[in-house]
Amino acid sequence: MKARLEFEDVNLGYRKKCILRGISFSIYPGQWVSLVGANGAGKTTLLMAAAGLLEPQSGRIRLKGTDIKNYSPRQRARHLALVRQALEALYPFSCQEIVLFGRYPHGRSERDGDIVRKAMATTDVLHLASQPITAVSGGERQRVFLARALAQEAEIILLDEPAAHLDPAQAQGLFRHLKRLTEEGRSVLCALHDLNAVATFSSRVILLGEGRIIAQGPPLKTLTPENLRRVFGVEFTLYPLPDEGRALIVPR
Ligand SMILES: Nc1ncnc2c1ncn2[C@@H]1O[C@H](COP(=O)(O)OP(=O)(O)OP(=O)(O)O)[C@@H](O)[C@H]1O
Repeated sequence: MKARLEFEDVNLGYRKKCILRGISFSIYPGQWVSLVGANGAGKTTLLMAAAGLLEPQSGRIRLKGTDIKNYSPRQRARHLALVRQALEALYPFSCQEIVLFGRYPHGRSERDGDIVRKAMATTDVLHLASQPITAVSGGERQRVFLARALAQEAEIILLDEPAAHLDPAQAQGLFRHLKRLTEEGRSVLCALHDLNAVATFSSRVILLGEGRIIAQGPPLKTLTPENLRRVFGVEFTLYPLPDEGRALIVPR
């Protein structure tokens, strides 16, 4: 199977400052890859590079086998959808208009109305359709931007702390939906602080620390107490949940 997104020995940073060194990993169809690391570890920086919005200082990033810098923004947006962390809403577009913007990379189509409604139903914001985005709660706004990413129908969905403003039920609903999308063949790259969600939903985990990838692999092999201590500087206890094939991860 061919990788959808590949980082090959990539250095990332801002001006001359290097934030992440020697980053190499691949994402395949159907995979959910979680980015885990302390505040400031470089998760957002890596996501911005994966979205083609931050050029690497060195190394190569390939989207479906082609260097990502060879794609126009519109071409990129047909393959990649990005849900950013700080979702300021400056202009009072209606929530439905915001979601419709997700269709822009594809040009206009008769299917747009249906796709937008389905995406809004999925993230439970249909009732906000005509509400200005500037007049909804933080969690509702996050769900509108998630619906926009779903309406984009990209094969790769990049998310930066997508559940940060969501209540536990909404967060669980979102994770389950993303998991279903990966089961249908899409790929997810997601920065996530909720280690239990990481252990439950990811196929692979990339642990960032000390300006590089400290470990990567299946969740339970990667989220070890030793690795977590190295990344976060505190002790963690893992309580195995054998029936569910995962563990409860609790900082001491
Ligand atoms: N535009 C920028 N210019 C210069 N430095 C930046 C810029 N954006 C981020 N940084 C720096 O890069 C480092 C990594 O930031 P980044 O936002 O990628 O971390 P993060 O892992 O996403 O953190 P968090 O968990 O807090 O969201 C930080 O030290 C930050 O100060």
